[in-house]
Amino acid sequence: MVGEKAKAKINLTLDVLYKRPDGYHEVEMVMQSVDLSDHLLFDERGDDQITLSCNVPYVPLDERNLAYQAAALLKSRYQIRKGVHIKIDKQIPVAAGLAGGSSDGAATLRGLNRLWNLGLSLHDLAKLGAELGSDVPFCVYGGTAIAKGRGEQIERLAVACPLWVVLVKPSFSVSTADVYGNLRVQEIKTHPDTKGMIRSLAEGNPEAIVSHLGNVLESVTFQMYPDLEKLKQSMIRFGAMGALMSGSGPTVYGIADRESKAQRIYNALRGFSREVYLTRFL
Ligand SMILES: C[C@](O)(CO)[C@H](O)COP(=O)(O)OP(=O)(O)OC[C@H]1O[C@@H](n2ccc(N)nc2=O)[C@H](O)[C@@H]1O
Ligand SMILES: Nc1ncnc2c1ncn2[C@@H]1O[C@H](COP(=O)(O)OP(=O)(O)OP(=O)(O)O)[C@@H](O)[C@H]1O
Repeated sequence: MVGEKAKAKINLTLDVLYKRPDGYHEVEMVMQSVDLSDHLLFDERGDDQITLSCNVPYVPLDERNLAYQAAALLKSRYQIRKGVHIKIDKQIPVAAGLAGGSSDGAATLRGLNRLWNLGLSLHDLAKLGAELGSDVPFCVYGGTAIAKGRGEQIERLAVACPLWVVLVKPSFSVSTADVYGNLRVQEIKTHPDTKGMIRSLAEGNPEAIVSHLGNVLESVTFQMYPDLEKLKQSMIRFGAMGALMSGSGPTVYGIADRESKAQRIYNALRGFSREVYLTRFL
């Protein structure tokens, strides 16, 4: 039996440069793993089937699940005649903009690489992951990274910033395809300063990091769900140094430079939402 942690991610920046002929959007994003994880266990089976179980009832357990898809991809690409049972202990909120499914897919690539002794590098796994979804390659590595292309081209950043993050996942979910579908690239008013964010992370300067937070999908999702903008404002009112929507939403996060401050924001927001998480940069 092999176990893997699947970490959630937040977008510190998310910029869209243009819409591509293949329908995807060319992006430039700074991604950050946070200390909120699903746990996956991989157990050999007597037959060659892929089976799944999960503690959350509404997560699909068939080929729609990215963990299933990752296992099927490895099996067919490397002609593996073994089966596996994947047990997912889900802690990351679903359809939240935190790459929960993508991270489970990435953890499955890493876990089965070990269980089946495939000898693949993280680079090989990230390349395979790009076939599963735009966020999967980043999730294979984790940490802090710049993502380009449709999100699958990863440049890792060697930075370590001990910032605290309070996440609020509203009770509804958002479809990433709908948000990108409603985006009008020509109408984007301000683009995040990606290079400025990278510089700020390298300097380890919390004020500068917070001043460079930006996500061009915010205005699209905020237009669909106006309460999200109020949620972002309450983060600041309760003491966050800065706040942003992650990915296509609807999760909004606030940043604090000390645990005690993050704890105060967490306590204040728990009155408003059932799903509030106190976490930190990894
Ligand atoms: C919003 C983010 O989470 C930011 O990290 C990602 O860009 C989305 O990553 P993801 O969920 O892995 O996305 P995918 O499963 O590859 O794509 C879902 C849908 O989002 C849209 N999509 C996604 C990525 C991208 N660069 N441009 C797009 O237009 C496409 O309509 C696509 O069909
Ligand atoms: N392992 C998985 N965990 C959760 N959802 C999954 C998984 N595999 C597939 N899904 C499907 O994917 C949909 C999106 O869920 P997910 O949690 O991956 O969204 P997300 O955090 O917004 O992802 P991203 O940030 O990559 O766009 C769910 O509605 C679910 O049906």
